[in-house]
Amino acid sequence: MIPEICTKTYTLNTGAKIPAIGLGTWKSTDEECYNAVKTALENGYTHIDTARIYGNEESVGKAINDYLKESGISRDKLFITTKLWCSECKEPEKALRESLNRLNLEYIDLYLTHWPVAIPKADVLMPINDEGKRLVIPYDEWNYIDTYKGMQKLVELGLTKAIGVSNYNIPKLKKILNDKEIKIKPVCNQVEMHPSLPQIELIEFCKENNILIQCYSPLGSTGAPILENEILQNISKKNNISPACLAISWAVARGTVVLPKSVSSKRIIDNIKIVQLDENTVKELESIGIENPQRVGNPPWDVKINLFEDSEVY
Ligand SMILES: NC(=O)C1=CN([C@@H]2O[C@H](COP(=O)(O)OP(=O)(O)OC[C@H]3O[C@@H](n4cnc5c(N)ncnc54)[C@H](OP(=O)(O)O)[C@@H]3O)[C@@H](O)[C@H]2O)C=CC1
Ligand SMILES: O=C1Nc2ccccc2C1=O
Repeated sequence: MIPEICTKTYTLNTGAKIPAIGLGTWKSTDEECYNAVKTALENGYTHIDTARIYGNEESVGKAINDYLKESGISRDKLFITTKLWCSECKEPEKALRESLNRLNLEYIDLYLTHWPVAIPKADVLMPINDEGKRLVIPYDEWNYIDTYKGMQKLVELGLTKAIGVSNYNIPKLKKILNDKEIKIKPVCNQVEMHPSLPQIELIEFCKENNILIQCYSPLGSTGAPILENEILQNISKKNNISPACLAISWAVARGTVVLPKSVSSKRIIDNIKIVQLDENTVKELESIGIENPQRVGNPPWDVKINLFEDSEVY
């Protein structure tokens, strides 16, 4: 199989198009991030994923603006996402205006609420108490539903084209979808997803409700541990493609957006090239996580992302 540059897009429930592959930017230094975003845009990517908490919005924005200037391409050809951090949950407009300032952009295409967790505002983004425990705002005082409600006006203000959620399970999505005060449905749910965490029920639920899934940590996050999996390695050898190409192609074959992160030019260029997988291969890779689901992300709170329950404890 010969991998080719992926030009696939999906249509969001707003009618806007989103490219199937986006560059992830978590855990890259300013310089790495600038070079990664610039390389990506020069090599076929039109979709970049960042977040307030990554601390790199300025370098992401500089790379985007330099690229737009040098290429003559117009802003509307790119799809840019950033995320509302949990300690800014009560003032999303201020938070987004600050993100736009750092990005040096007039609008973004997608603003996500990063985690279904509310954190008190403090001089740091992740405040802890004297015993070292992360602080959260009690559920009854403020929760993810209040946060999402507040984000709706950002679309009306033209600061973002769309809003969505991240790290939501089915019960949390149901609460958002059933709330009478919520008029703007999330366009997507960005969650950890890879062959070791295929999240089949969540995919089904989101499909039924026209919410697009975006896969984060598609290679298993730092060090790409998913690529060591024996089944994945065997299938990639059989098809003469790299394990990373297989994992990324798998995500696209399942109808999800995928956000591989890399700061290596060669990998960035490789990661946007995919192959078409048949249904059997998709299922064979799903079997890895059906038998032994593994969550690789290590959030500083207990996220029951794939359980059929809502909970005041995250
Ligand atoms: N909404 C949320 O809560 C979250 C969102 N995200 C988003 O998703 C993105 C991707 O997830 P992330 O956790 O960063 O991890 P990924 O699964 O994308 O893996 C990144 C790791 O894989 C390596 N890698 C990249 N390409 C290849 C390749 N072709 N072959 C071998 N190794 C490779 C990278 O190294 P190198 O850079 O050296 O190439 C890095 O160590 C994030 O960057 C972020 O944008 C991530 C986590 C949570
Ligand atoms: O984007 C993120 N990557 C993470 C990895 C571990 C814990 C939290 C996060 C993020 O919010």
